[in-house]
Amino acid sequence: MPSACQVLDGRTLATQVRSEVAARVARRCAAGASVPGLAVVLVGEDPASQVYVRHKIAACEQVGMRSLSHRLSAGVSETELLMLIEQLNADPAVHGILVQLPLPAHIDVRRVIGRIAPGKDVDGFHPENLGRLAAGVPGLRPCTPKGCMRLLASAGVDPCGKLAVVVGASTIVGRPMALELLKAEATVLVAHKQTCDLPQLVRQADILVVATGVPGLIRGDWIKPGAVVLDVGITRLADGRLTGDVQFETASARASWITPVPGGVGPMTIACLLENTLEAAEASA
Ligand SMILES: NC(=O)C1=CN([C@@H]2O[C@H](COP(=O)(O)OP(=O)(O)OC[C@H]3O[C@@H](n4cnc5c(N)ncnc54)[C@H](OP(=O)(O)O)[C@@H]3O)[C@@H](O)[C@H]2O)C=CC1
Ligand SMILES: Nc1nc(=O)c2c([nH]1)NC[C@@H]1CN(c3ccc(C(=O)N[C@@H](CCC(=O)O)C(=O)O)cc3)C=[N+]21
Ligand SMILES: [Mg+2]
Repeated sequence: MPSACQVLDGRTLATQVRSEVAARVARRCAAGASVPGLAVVLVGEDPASQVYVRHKIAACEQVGMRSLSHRLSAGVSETELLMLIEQLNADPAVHGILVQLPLPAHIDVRRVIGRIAPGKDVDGFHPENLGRLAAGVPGLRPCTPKGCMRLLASAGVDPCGKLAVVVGASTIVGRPMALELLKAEATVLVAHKQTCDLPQLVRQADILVVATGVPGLIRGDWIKPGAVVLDVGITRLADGRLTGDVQFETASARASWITPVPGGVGPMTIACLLENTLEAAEASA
């Protein structure tokens, strides 16, 4: 890797964000306010989801917040899940609600997300919060795009006037990422499976964000020299290692900044979840 390319270290930045959150939580509690509480709902036994949920719970405890985990069997009915959401909506000790995705196929994800009180939707997936982001007004923001914007700021990269390409258009990452970049006055292109000539699009990007779940999709020789590359994708290989959507070695020969996998965007997602939970608590009382 030439000295021109710098690794954007998500672990270090996430540690900073978490210590800021911990200090704010301590101040809030010392002033007599309630301990911020995050309810994490996990349906089924998916091992990867179980690992993520454990990470989130540990992260909460580390910053002095309370976490309540609700584990439901894979066969739980949608009605039962909606009843749990209503119960958490009504619980004043719960400031944030996170329903781990994906959900089993018999459950309508949009109905479940739509039932979460928007003020407790710390994932920022509720249509009201996505609408606020689209309108550029304050609200709870999806954690991964928020973490990506923090990573850009930490590298001193201002998206204003730059050409940003977002590869992937999911409701949880790609779309809200495009909206964040648009709010920051980038010119934004969004690619997905039907996009013709992905390499040609990627070659123009000053800022490239990739969230497809296709390991190694983006070749290093597609990267514009000096581009800033954020790799959201995480795939576990057969040997247990994690890998991103960007071919890191060759991409880092051309990029000015690049996030590694692991240790890039992922830790920032969790840090922003904690920050959103604190913001939800502060807004509630
Ligand atoms: N680091 C983190 O904190 C997080 C990481 N992730 C990871 O990010 C990745 C994406 O997650 P998520 O957004 O939920 O995934 P989804 O499967 O919901 O969305 C993937 C998106 O990528 C597009 N896509 C898939 N294949 C291609 C291709 N060959 N060319 C162009 N576009 C393509 C899809 O297009 P179409 O719309 O046409 O189907 C879709 O828009 C996964 O690896 C996931 O594990 C996710 C969340 C947080
Ligand atoms: N309602 C909901 N909200 C989510 O935010 C959500 C979700 N469902 N479902 C799954 C995806 C995925 N996701 C990750 C978060 C952190 C890391 C993370 O911390 N990754 C570490 C590595 C972790 C490891 O070693 O396994 C890293 O990249 O360095 C990864 C992935 C959140 N998601
Ligand atoms: Mg999809």
